[in-house]
Amino acid sequence: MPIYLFIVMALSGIRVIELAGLAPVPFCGMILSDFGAKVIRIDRTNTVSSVDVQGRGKLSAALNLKKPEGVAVLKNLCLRSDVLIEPFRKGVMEKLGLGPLELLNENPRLIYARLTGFGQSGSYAKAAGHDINYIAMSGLLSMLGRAHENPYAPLNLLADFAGGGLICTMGIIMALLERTKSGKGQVVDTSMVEGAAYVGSFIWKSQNLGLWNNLRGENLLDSGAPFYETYKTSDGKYLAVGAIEPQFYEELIKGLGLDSTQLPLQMSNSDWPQLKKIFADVIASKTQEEWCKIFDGKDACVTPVLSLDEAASHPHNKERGSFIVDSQGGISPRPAPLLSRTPANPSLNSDPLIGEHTVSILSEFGYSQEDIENLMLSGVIASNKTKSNL
Ligand SMILES: CCCCCCCCCCCC[C@H](C)C(=O)SCCNC(=O)CCNC(=O)[C@H](O)C(C)(C)COP(=O)(O)OP(=O)(O)OC[C@H]1O[C@@H](n2cnc3c(N)ncnc32)[C@H](O)[C@@H]1OP(=O)(O)O
Repeated sequence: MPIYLFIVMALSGIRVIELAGLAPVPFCGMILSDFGAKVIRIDRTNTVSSVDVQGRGKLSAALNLKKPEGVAVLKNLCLRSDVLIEPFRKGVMEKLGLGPLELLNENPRLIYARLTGFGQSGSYAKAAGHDINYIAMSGLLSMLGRAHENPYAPLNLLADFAGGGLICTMGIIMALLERTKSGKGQVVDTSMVEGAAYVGSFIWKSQNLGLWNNLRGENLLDSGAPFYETYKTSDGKYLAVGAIEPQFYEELIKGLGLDSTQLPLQMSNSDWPQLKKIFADVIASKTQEEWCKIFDGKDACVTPVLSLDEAASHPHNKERGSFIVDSQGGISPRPAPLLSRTPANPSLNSDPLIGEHTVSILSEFGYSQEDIENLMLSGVIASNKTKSNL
């Protein structure tokens, strides 16, 4: 007799409807899926391939929301789901008749999560934008960048993912937890401007510590300080140095073969450019590997700057299994954090094709074969079986 293993994860039993969007909402859905939720991504019927590279573990149903029957299908799915995540500009869902008033009225337990750049109110609420605009509006972008250069956006990590996808996930989890007491759902209004700002709370709350008294790029943590910087090694790679505390700084100086009595004081701000030059010249004299041999096992807060491939194969990360390899050979980070009893068990299968599960999902929600065929014929839904036929 076959043995079926059912792995219980933290979010097992939670059903999520994710309306397909760009980067932040897919990340939110992927986290929920990694930790056990059943995530159904609603794709458009007129698109062939998905730009969602974070579709891990999700199912896809292709539904035309411009048709009233499509809206009715979505309402039906939401009736028996726990969470809806929507990525559209303010007002789009209401225009479709799928606003929170309608959906929460029909399913008062629904967590209705909205993830936008500027939030659901305020004069920018309907404005188009991307990560760089949101971090600009959060105040944080003004702090990022090297001295005498323009502000620099650190990829689209801060607003899309930290302040957006992750904060929205946190809101959903909190709402699910609260629902166990009240029995009621609620609306989660995630603004990426606010989410990014919140992630940056330390920056606001450390204003009186003297950490940010200088211009951008001339402070302790913004590439001003020589002991919190990256340096090029002789083989064209880089080292990251983060030796802030005096005891770690002393280890750094020793490892570099320097004598601290011959150097300016660590916290002498005006000497930082000179000290940086000294460190840069010394570090440029050896390869990254040679420096790693010197600093590994020392409390000097020195690490190699690894490429994505190198990160996955670094012994420490390998020991922890920090990266996973999917069935296509793709490498990606293992879901974090690690839960001791019910860890995430991410799918290793390839991401869903658009409409790959339309038929099975509709059947599961009680639609007959005939209903499904009619919806298909009238262009309300679309199905893609390419993968299963391969
Ligand atoms: C050459 C290009 C290649 C592209 C490759 C892509 C590579 C990925 C790159 C990722 C880059 C990520 C960047 C850096 C980011 O920052 S992503 C974050 C973007 N911002 C947000 O997500 C904030 C919230 N969303 C928004 O503000 C807006 O959705 C947006 C991003 C500005 C896009 O605006 P816009 O395209 O006008 O869309 P919206 O106003 O939201 O309206 C969506 C329309 O689509 C419709 N729709 C939706 N689903 C369906 C469906 N299943 N069936 C039929 N229709 C559907 C909606 O009804 C709505 O229609 P309508 O109201 O416009 O008539």
